Amino acid sequence: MTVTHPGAPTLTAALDCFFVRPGDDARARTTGRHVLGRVTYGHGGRPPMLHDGAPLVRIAMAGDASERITEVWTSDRPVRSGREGDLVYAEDGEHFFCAVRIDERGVYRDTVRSVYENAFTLMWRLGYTELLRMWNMVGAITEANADGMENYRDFCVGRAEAFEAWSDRVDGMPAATGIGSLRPGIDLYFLACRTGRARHLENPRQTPAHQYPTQYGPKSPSFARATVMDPGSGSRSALYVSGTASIIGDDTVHHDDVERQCDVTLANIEALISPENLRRHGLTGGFGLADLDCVKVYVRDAEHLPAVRARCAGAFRSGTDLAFFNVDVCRPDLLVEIEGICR
Ligand SMILES: C=C(O[C@@H]1C=C(C(=O)O)C=C[C@H]1O)C(=O)O
Repeated sequence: MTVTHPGAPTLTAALDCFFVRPGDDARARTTGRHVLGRVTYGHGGRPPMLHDGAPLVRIAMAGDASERITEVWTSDRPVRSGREGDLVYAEDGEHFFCAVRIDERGVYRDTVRSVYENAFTLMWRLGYTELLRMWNMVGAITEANADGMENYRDFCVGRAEAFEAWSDRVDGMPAATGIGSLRPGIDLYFLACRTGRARHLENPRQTPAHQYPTQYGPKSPSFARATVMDPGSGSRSALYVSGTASIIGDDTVHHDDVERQCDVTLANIEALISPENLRRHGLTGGFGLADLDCVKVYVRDAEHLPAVRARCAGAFRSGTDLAFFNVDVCRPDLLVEIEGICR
């Protein structure tokens, strides 16, 4: 199904995303298209760089070679890429891709705030005023920083301060992922677009993350449950589903039961992308789990991977791009988290 925004401007550039595994031939997916960014979820993390005219992000997320994927973002428009300080970016006139790495440090807050603000400054200057989707991979995510605060909470403080400082310019928090990685430091990348194209959605089953009570940290996480992008005429719309876990209201449910956590997570996603929820946000159309693609599944304990794989095999369309990673989730009691794109 499609999603329409009343009054959205007519635009034509179309973003695509797909996964490439070692040995895959991706030429058919890139023929006639332009690469906006590549993100390798592999062994070694490295700072982002420009490679073949597009940003290349390498994040340590895969324990063994079989798990390695490269997420490729392409556009049907020519892409211009560049570097500004630590930021590596690309733009196609309608979409903006940007990546940066923060090296390991005792306390992240101030650096996260300034890196986010630098990124907002660049995207704003280039005319991309609306955030679409953000990914934050945080090493040692549930471990303590030099002040004894959990790294994730420390990260959330800096990010929230940046969003607060930019609240008059950056219109709303987008869909996001905040997940563990296998290397200390924080890798982040995000997509933004021109004004009037993004709509951020909440989930009726979950408290908006930016309204979580302070028991989860001094500053609540700055993200929406999903973002819908209107593609303009002639293309399909895309709905970006944030990293979603077994949280009802603001409580983690089914501690120590990965299968039930998986079921709650899938039910949360189903409710989020349903026609009822889109209608609640003034949008038409809607999706089901079978429409989900570019699915990433994060599993805290390796021993749970077979059960989670089995649950996902039953839930998603066969042929869906689907990848599993054995990494920590942002709360120690969360065993699994799932994200994806509906289109
Ligand atoms: C799982 C949750 O949050 C996670 C953390 C996020 C972040 O901080 O950006 C975004 C989505 C999830 O990856 C949740 O709070 O429901």
